Amino acid sequence: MGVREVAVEKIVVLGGARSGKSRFAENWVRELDKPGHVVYVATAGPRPGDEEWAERVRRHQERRPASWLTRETSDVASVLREATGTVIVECLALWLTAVLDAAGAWNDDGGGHREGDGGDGAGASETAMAQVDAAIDELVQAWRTSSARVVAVSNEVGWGIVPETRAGRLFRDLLGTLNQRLSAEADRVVLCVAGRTLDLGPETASTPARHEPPESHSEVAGQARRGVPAPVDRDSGDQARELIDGLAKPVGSLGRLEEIGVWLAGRQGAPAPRYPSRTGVTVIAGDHGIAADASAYPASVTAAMVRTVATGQAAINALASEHGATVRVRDLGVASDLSDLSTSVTEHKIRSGTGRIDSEDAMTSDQAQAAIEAGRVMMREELTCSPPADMLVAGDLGIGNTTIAAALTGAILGLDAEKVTGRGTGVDDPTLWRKTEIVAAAIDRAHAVRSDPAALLATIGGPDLAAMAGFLAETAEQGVPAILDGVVVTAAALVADLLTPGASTWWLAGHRSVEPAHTASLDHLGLEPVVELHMRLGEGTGALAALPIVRSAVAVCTRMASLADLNVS
Ligand SMILES: O=C(O)c1ccc[n+]([C@@H]2O[C@H](COP(=O)([O-])O)[C@@H](O)[C@H]2O)c1
Ligand SMILES: Cc1cc2nc[nH]c2cc1C
Repeated sequence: MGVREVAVEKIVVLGGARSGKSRFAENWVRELDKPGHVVYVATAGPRPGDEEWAERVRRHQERRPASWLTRETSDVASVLREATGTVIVECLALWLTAVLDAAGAWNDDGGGHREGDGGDGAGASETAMAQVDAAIDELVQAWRTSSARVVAVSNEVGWGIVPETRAGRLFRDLLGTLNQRLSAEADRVVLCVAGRTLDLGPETASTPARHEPPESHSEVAGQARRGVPAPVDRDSGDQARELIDGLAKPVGSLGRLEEIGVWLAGRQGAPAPRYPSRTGVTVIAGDHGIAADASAYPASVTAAMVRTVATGQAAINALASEHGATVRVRDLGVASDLSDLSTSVTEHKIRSGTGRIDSEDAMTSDQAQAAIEAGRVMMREELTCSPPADMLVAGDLGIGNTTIAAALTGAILGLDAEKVTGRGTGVDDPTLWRKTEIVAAAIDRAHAVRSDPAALLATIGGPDLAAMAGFLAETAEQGVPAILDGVVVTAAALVADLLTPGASTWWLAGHRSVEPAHTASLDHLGLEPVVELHMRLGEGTGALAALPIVRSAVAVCTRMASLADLNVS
């Protein structure tokens, strides 16, 4: 990166108190060629009765152009998701303070402690810290996916002696980590000292991992993290936005179709989106040890449905033939012998079924690694066959797999079993209660490995989920857009985003399944589903249900007259 050849979209401005960081950020926006609509987000909020503070805020306001809109809010993530012009966030230290306040996470007598910070008491409550972690993740996600140009101002507070209080140490560590996470995905990072600025230059090999985990997770988290998503061509997205704004319609009137067009053009690296020439669906199948206790259907359906997909008679085949997609089915862990089918179905098989995730590991860690790698290989095969796929879909098939998806989602997002467990194929109440208990036990078993993708998959996943995660991580690393399906594939996407932090920028959420874990994971990834059809089938069907909408986005971007053609002013 370094000195920019491409437009700077995300900039982090760091500095101590009175270092000149706010002035630098504001001047930088003033000097932009096309700033668009500028929103200034004041994260501090009012302080009733504090005259000195009010005076300071007044001075800052006077400095800013009257056309800038000021929003006093700590919900920065929502602003970033909604904004399209330029946003200044002032500042992250005050934002973090508000988040810790709201969660009640300071807890200085015995609180605010995380493993590794040298504290000597019990931590702030797990729930409070989970709330803080979730708010930070949400902000980082919104930063990553925002289509606005964003300048984030933050304090560099890590240079003094170790703070005396636990609350001080907690704040220093959280802010330092947040600054790193945003900087890892920024186009430019500058440091302000005494009114001077220092460009911190490109990320280097010795720079910490892009998405450095919280310290308490770092021991396990490093092992399987390795990928970096391919860079998205932001210039193409900008050009597509300009093109769409100039079409014969009021600006913005095609709503989500416009956003999808911009998204696709950015991923295709072209000034206008083009129709996918082939959408390749890979349906990944496996059986699960808990199936008999947690599904409305017998495990034997998995193998029967693999055969149905292989002979082109499943729902996914119907949708694929309607919308010009191709379908392959792969057995990663079906508990039946399918070797009479084409070798391409079974060539990546890792094992037959899994252990019961409520009481034993689903598989070994070697098997988890092998399955992740198999998913990567299967994705690359979609690129080397003829014609190569330029849009990808992973589908799932496996009785019991919504229990696995719920457990993975709960473990990764820190949610209770009740919040993530749904009825899957349509279980009755007693089965739902039993299923919820299984998910709760699995989440507990996975607690220590929740940030380590391969260990997590070995503990409470399965070879099919692991292959889906590898497949999706590889789409981002190869720079090929993908459409996500329902709750199972999106749980695998959460794992893929751990394998390849930032991968979700390559994915479009096809639909919203009725399963509660699906909404939780989509929110976490910052993805808004294209359609909501109350579907809950899997196989990739929800992704293909969105394909005609994606094609509609391309159609309007490429077939319409422009406003200029109308000769109206
Ligand atoms: O994708 C979804 O959101 C989805 C929701 C509910 C069920 N499914 C499919 O149904 C099967 C799993 O359901 P269950 O009740 O056996 O866990 C599996 O084959 C999935 O593909 C899929
Ligand atoms: C019949 C059937 C088909 C499926 N396809 C995906 N999951 C499924 C579950 C069942 C039960």
